Amino acid sequence: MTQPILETRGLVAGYGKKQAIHGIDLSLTKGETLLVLGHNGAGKTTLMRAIFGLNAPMAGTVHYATRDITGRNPAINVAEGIAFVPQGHGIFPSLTVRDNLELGAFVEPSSERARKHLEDVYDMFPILKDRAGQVAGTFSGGQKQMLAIGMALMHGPSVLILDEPSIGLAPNLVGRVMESIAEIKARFDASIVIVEQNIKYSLPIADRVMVLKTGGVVYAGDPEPLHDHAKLIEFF
Ligand SMILES: Nc1ncnc2c1ncn2[C@@H]1O[C@H](COP(=O)(O)OP(=O)(O)OP(=O)(O)O)[C@@H](O)[C@H]1O
Repeated sequence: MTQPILETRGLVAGYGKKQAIHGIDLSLTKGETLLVLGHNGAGKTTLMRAIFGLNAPMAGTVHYATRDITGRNPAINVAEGIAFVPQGHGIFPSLTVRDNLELGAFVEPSSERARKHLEDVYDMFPILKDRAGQVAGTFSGGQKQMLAIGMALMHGPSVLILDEPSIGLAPNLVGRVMESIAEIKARFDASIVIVEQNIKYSLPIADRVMVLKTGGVVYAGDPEPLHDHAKLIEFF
């Protein structure tokens, strides 16, 4: 079996003494898009934050490739190829689009690597190139989401974690953002974890799905069974 690029075993995390996730096993294979579904409060964000090192796990482990990265500083995770796009973008609204993207690179923006990634991001989201000098705070919700994803790609991540990229977007933009995510795998050779509540738009781009309910896993497997409405109701 292929070694997972990202794996959690028995991961427990929460706030104060309260557990929000109760021993989660997650596995992401290289080149895969894993969709994490669940209602508000199911523990999706807590799981992603615990993987990325923003919430210290109470128990369990996180492995990236073969290395134990449990509770590791997020800055080191970014430097070593894990990118996290939080809910609500995390962009710098008073800076221009180009400045935001260059900050995402974490390295000298004029380096060859950063320039190559900038070109790739511009190819994928031409609007960011067209509006490179515009202040990011003036962007629409969909454009801000594209910029946030673009920033995360500037470091050439191996694993990209996206927390509810469709939140607050008009349906036509949700489709566009999902198409972009599907394209990232091919262009950037990244493995992707996407947290979503928008099942209709996210299911088609998923290779595998995990459904969380009150901090535990109620389904892990192929997306196909979830196209059945009755199955979905069972899990939600
Ligand atoms: N900062 C916090 N302090 C205390 N409890 C929190 C905090 N953030 C989340 N929780 C609680 O932890 C549980 C899991 O929340 P979490 O945000 O991980 O769920 P979620 O599935 O990501 O929901 P959403 O889709 O609304 O983001 C919930 O009971 C929530 O109330």
